[in-house]
Amino acid sequence: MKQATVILRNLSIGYRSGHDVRTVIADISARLFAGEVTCLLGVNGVGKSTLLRTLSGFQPSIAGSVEISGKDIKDYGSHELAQTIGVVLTDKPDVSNMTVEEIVGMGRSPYTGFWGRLSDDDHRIVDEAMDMVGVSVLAPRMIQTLSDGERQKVMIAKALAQQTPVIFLDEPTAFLDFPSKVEVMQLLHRISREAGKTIFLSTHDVDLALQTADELWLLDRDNGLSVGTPEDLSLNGQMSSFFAHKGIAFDAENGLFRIDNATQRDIHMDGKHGVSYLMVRKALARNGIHGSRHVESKDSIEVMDEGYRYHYDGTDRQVKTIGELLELIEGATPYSC
Ligand SMILES: Nc1ncnc2c1ncn2[C@@H]1O[C@H](COP(=O)(O)OP(=O)(O)OP(=O)(O)O)[C@@H](O)[C@H]1O
Repeated sequence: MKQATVILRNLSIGYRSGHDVRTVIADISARLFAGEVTCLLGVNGVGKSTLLRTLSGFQPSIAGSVEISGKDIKDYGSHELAQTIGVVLTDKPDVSNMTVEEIVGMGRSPYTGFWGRLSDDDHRIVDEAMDMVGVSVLAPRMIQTLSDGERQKVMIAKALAQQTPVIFLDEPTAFLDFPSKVEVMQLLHRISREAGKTIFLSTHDVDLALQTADELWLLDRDNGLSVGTPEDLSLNGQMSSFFAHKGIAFDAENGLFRIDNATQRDIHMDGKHGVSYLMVRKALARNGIHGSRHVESKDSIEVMDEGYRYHYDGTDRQVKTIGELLELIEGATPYSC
């Protein structure tokens, strides 16, 4: 049975300035679960950071309630909240001249006394956190000398050292190269499973979220919040309508997005089924051509065991690569169908 650790009830979030209230998102209800990674998706400015800040207790809600580990967030003292929620922000930490080990050690501050002196136990927890994230070798380095990816991992280690049941992260994969994005997402997934933590993060890396998240929260100005597994949201069409945008198509079959180039003409294809056939179709689509077994055209492509045959104007030309095939097609005058 899944255990809900964070519960939003009719929550409205936004900003107050004097008597003015600017509601960013109104009346959302949802839950986050222990041992799961939930990804928050939405366009720029929809309110992802505002939601994360509200759930972290950094800013008050406009209406409704947030319950964390069975208690309303308003009833937490700052110390107790720091022992319950770890927050990882994208901004560079405004500290320098501190070593990685010292930064991760700051994660222990909700537990240390006034002087913040770490006990042997605290040091062990810091070492374990660095080890889990794979940054132990960076321990003596100064924080300002790290790359973006290294620093991001260190901030995750700090949140782990904080030993909270809940971790919120605002765009943890921003500014990272693709392998580092994958590494960070896999790391968060592993931590959620191994340590039973509730992990909630905002991201613009949709494909990664689709492949890693246990649940997605799709935040939309018009329709509010939609929640579900990536697969359920794909099947019920919410994913497609959420990302409905000219030039982007959501392929429910493989659960991935593709760029939907408008096609100017058709080419009939036949021959072998399989990866080569699909790759030819993909290359044609990139060039504005719709290739299919189900269309009629005066020129045609046959996918063979080795290579491709292009039939055009009564002649057959055989080539080995898709690049050569595209050159042949480009050299031929396109027929109107
Ligand atoms: N301090 C503030 N006072 C008033 N409005 C704010 C404040 N901070 C943000 N906003 C507004 O609230 C809305 C939501 O902003 P938020 O930063 O939460 O969006 P986001 O989904 O995180 O965007 P992005 O993907 O660009 O990071 C935006 O219209 C923004 O201009």
